[in-house]
This record gives sequence, C-alpha cells and structure tokens, in this order.
Amino acid sequence: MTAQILSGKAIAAEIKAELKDRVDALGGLGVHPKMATLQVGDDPASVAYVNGKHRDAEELGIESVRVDLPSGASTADVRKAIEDFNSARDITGFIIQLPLPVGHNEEAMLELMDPGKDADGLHPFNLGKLVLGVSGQLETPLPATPHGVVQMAQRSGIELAGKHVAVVGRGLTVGRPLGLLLTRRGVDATVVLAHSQTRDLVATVREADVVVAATGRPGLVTADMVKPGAAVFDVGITRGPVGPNGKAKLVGDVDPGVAEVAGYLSPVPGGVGLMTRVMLLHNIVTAAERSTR
Ligand SMILES: Nc1nc2c(c(=O)[nH]1)N[C@@H](CN(C=O)c1ccc(C(=O)N[C@@H](CCC(=O)O)C(=O)O)cc1)CN2
Repeated sequence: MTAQILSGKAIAAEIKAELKDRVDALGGLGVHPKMATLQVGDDPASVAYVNGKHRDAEELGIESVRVDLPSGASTADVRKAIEDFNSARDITGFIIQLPLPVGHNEEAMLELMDPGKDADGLHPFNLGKLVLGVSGQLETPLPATPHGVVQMAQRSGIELAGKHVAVVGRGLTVGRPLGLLLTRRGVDATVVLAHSQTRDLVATVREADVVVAATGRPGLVTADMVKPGAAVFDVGITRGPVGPNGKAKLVGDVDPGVAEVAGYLSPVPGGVGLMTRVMLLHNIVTAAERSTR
C-alpha cells in the first residue's frame, strides 16, 4: 500500500477562499479584522512561522502588525507588549509566538492576554471552555493546530467518529487540546494520549486507526508501528542545518517508510503546519464577526 499524501496547501487554500468571502462581507459592514503577533527572540523556526502568518493574513486582505522583541527582553517588556495589544481598539486578536526564550513564564504571559483577543485559544479561560464544551456549542477560539488536524481529516473524508486515535505528545499547543477536540460530540473519536512515559508506545500506536505525531522527535513513528491503512498526521517539525540553498531541511516525527503502510499521510513540510496558519486566521475572522453581533 502507498499512502495518499494529504496536501495542507490545497486544503488551506480551500479554507482561505471561504475566509476571504467572510472578510469581504465584514468589509461591507465597515468591520476590518486586524491580527497582531508578538515574537520574542530570533529562533529561526518562530521567525519562519510568524512570517508565514503575516503572509497569509495579507493574502486574505487582513491587516496585521507585529512586535518583535530581542531575546534579552525582560518580563516587563513582554507584559507591556501584551497590555498594548489588549488595549488597542483596532486589534481583533493576537498571538504570542511560542516558545518564549528560556526564563520567561509562558503560562503567566498567556494569562495576561484578554481572552476575547486570544487568537490561539491558549488563554486558560478559552482552554477551560474547551474542557467544558463537550458538545462543541461554546463559541471560543480553538487552538490552531488541533483544529487544523480535525479540519484536514474531515475535509479529506477521513472518518473520525468511533475511530481509535493515538495522539503522541502531550504539549500545550497540540496534544492536550487535540485530545479534547477529538472527543467532542460530533467528532466522536476515542483517544489515547501517549507521551514519553507511555509503556508500550509501539503497541499503542499500532492499534490506532488514526495517528497524530506531535513530539518533535524526528522519525519516532516508524512503519512497523502503523496499522496498514491508518491515517497518519505528522505534526512535529525539526529543522536540520541550513543547506547549500540557504534553507533548513525540515524533518517530521514520522519516518518516510510509513508512506508504504499508511492509507493517508499528512507530511512535513506541506501538511498540518499550513493548516495551523489558516486556522489562526479563522479565529481572527470569527472574532471580528462576533463583534458585529
Ligand atoms: N502561539 C503559538 N505558537 C506556536 C504554535 C501555535 O499554534 N501558536 N504552534 C507551533 C508552531 N506553529 C505555529 O506557530 C507553526 C508550525 C508550522 C507552520 C508552517 O507553516 N509549517 C510549514 C513549514 C514552514 C517553514 O518552516 O518553512 C510546513 O509544515 O509546511 C506554521 C506555524 C509552535 N508555536
């Protein structure tokens, strides 16, 4: 079997077209969504991701601003940038690009955000709503990567209801919220949230109909761990050294050999990363629409 490769680019383009119509409709009402980003330090991966977020916003006609602080920025500097975004009347929603440099308390910084402007759904209030919202009726922003995975599966005709999903990785931006999202009413998957202390990871993953790998450990998921025909979503991205073309090679958590066994494969690059960016814009547009009600 050779897996069908899922294109994050194509699915994100489909969602962008829907969002563009919504942005145009808001424009007709005199409402113009605006996104802001806060990045601290110059981690090359974060620079690439934040640049991509602003490129996508521009493509949709969404205005965006960025505050980039040096890696030596103090907690007071970060706090000031967050408070400025909170009080700026023209900013619809913003994100704090993670990870923050060592020494910064990410949770404390996320908590400083106005939850109504939290475009990543990572403020404790919004994560709490995700925990409460089993029925999915609560209108709060969803973390972009988990939402991107679910959208990618649904738009590719991959059934999740009643399926066994192994999520490998228990981080804040992917694993933990994805487990909650997948078990919501209407999505209805059965989830195992595996992590570095899981005893028999091979057997756990091999039982799954759907595998989501989000650990940042290159090649962790190998062909022998995957049930033939399973859908595999590679979310971990590790940057290798910069090559002669001036670009870093990106490597996922999933070994290339998995493509010979899986039914579907979302690759790195070109998969869930692009969905993450578009689902962030979905949150910005939705927040702007909410302001019109
Ligand atoms: N505030 C947040 N920080 C982080 C999040 C998040 O959702 N919110 N998630 C990750 C990184 N991430 C989002 O910021 C992200 C990851 C990947 C991509 C992406 O475009 N990937 C491309 C490759 C781009 C490149 O590196 O050249 C792909 O996979 O094809 C965008 C955003 C951690 N931080």
